[in-house]
Amino acid sequence: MILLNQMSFAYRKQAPLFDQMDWEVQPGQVIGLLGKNGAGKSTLMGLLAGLLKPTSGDIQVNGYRPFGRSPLFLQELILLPEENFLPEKNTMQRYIGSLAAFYPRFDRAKMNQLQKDFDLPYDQKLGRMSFGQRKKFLIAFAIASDCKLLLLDEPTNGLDIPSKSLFRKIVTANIEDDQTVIISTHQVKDVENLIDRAVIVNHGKVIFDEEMLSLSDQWYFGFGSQADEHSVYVEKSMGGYHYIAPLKADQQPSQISLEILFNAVIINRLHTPKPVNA
Ligand SMILES: Nc1ncnc2c1ncn2[C@@H]1O[C@H](COP(=O)(O)OP(=O)(O)OP(=O)(O)O)[C@@H](O)[C@H]1O
Repeated sequence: MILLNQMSFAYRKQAPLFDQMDWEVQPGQVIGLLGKNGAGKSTLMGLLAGLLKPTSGDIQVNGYRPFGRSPLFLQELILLPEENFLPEKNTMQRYIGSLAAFYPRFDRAKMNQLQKDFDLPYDQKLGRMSFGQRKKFLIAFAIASDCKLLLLDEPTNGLDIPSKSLFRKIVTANIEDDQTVIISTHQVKDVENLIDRAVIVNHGKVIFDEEMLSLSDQWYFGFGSQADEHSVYVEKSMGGYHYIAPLKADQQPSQISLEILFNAVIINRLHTPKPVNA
């Protein structure tokens, strides 16, 4: 479980990036963490991983204060950073051999299978692999670690089209009820059918936090030559209008467009039922 209580954070000599932020995450969810460039998504991941220390307030992850960097905390957490800096001379198997020991639940059979699924060779020097291949290797490693918290920063960046859809299938198939996955991304289409919950951060706060099921029970995401007259948000696009309107009693729930949702939230047209930090 993740608990942020009035958490503030500022980089040295800079204005606060997070300002008294409250947030709670129960285990068992795949969360899409969205926000504009510079909103603080990677910083939040750094705070959750204990790489950064809150300026004030509190963070607890699975009962630990991340910045304490307790070994018991670290063995249940894996962070896949946006840029991967890997030991170029190591082979994949040597990398696995040296790091898997840190993760008590690491599943080598699963790792082998995921390498096959991702079309990666069994062994190769990391320095001879492409950016996308290294990313797939690290995603496979993160999943095989079986950690309670997986922090994936832009995981689909650099993945080819088949690998993106494989990524969705692999996450869905391998995540258990005691695990939490937080995916920070701008590639919203890549996670639309994967996440259970959409969280949007802006100006140091969580401005939107809603489960996808609850969203599709409340709102209809439509596209047509005309927007619904009750729309709360309308966006002109090629050939028509994207809109968000209250779901009518006789309507089937629609597919949620995270891009339209994000645009609506950022200009303050859509809120969580109980606005967080309001
Ligand atoms: N090490 C650092 N020192 C000082 N400022 C930093 C540092 N890292 C990030 N920042 C600043 O903090 C803010 C948030 O950065 P962060 O990388 O967390 O945003 P982000 O939401 O992940 O952005 P993006 O979507 O562009 O990846 C930015 O204004 C950035 O310039």
